Amino acid sequence: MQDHIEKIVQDVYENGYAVVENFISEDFRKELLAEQQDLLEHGQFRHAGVGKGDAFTIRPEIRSDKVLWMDHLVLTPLQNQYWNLVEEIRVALNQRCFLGLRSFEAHFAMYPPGSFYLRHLDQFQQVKYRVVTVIIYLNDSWTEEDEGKLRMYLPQEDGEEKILDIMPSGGKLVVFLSAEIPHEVLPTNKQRISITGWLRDIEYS
Ligand SMILES: O=C(O)CCC(=O)C(=O)O
Ligand SMILES: [Fe+2]
Repeated sequence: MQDHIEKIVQDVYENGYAVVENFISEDFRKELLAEQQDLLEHGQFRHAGVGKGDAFTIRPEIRSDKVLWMDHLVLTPLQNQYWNLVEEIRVALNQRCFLGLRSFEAHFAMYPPGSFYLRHLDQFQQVKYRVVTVIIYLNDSWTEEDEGKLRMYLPQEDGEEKILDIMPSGGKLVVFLSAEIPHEVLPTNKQRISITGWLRDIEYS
């Protein structure tokens, strides 16, 4: 794990993002997936929206995933185990990159077949406190035909953008600067499952 954390902070420091295959063990991934599927079957998921507070709206033309927010005060043992891993990333990023990260928020996400999330930034007017995006994919298997890639638009020094497409393969962790890397979820052909979270520069309220 220490090697993974070291690579993440190094890559975020140098490039603004990091991708780590097999960040979690297969056993742990399967347990997290089973827990999420159980919550899904019990109708706990809601259509995701855009905007915060009064500006919150459900906009299926922009994003069509379903989400279930986790409550940091009542995490299940498995969720807690994942948060502890993210805590290691938070501490290391603060030491190395001085990002002043103070808390974490996260939701399970499920993209049904045909769903997507158009290009956006995770930090915007209402959520300036989101500094680093942390995503873990929980899918059992993923192939090119399943589509549903995460497309990142990496800003280049010459003002151009470089496109980087990432398959949401199970166990893979993606970390990036929320205010700097526009990204989208391309339409998926298969149910696509993940935990998406944000390290924030505010305390829990
Ligand atoms: O699941 C992904 O690959 C990205 C999700 C995303 O961009 C978001 O929830 O803000
Ligand atoms: Fe996003």
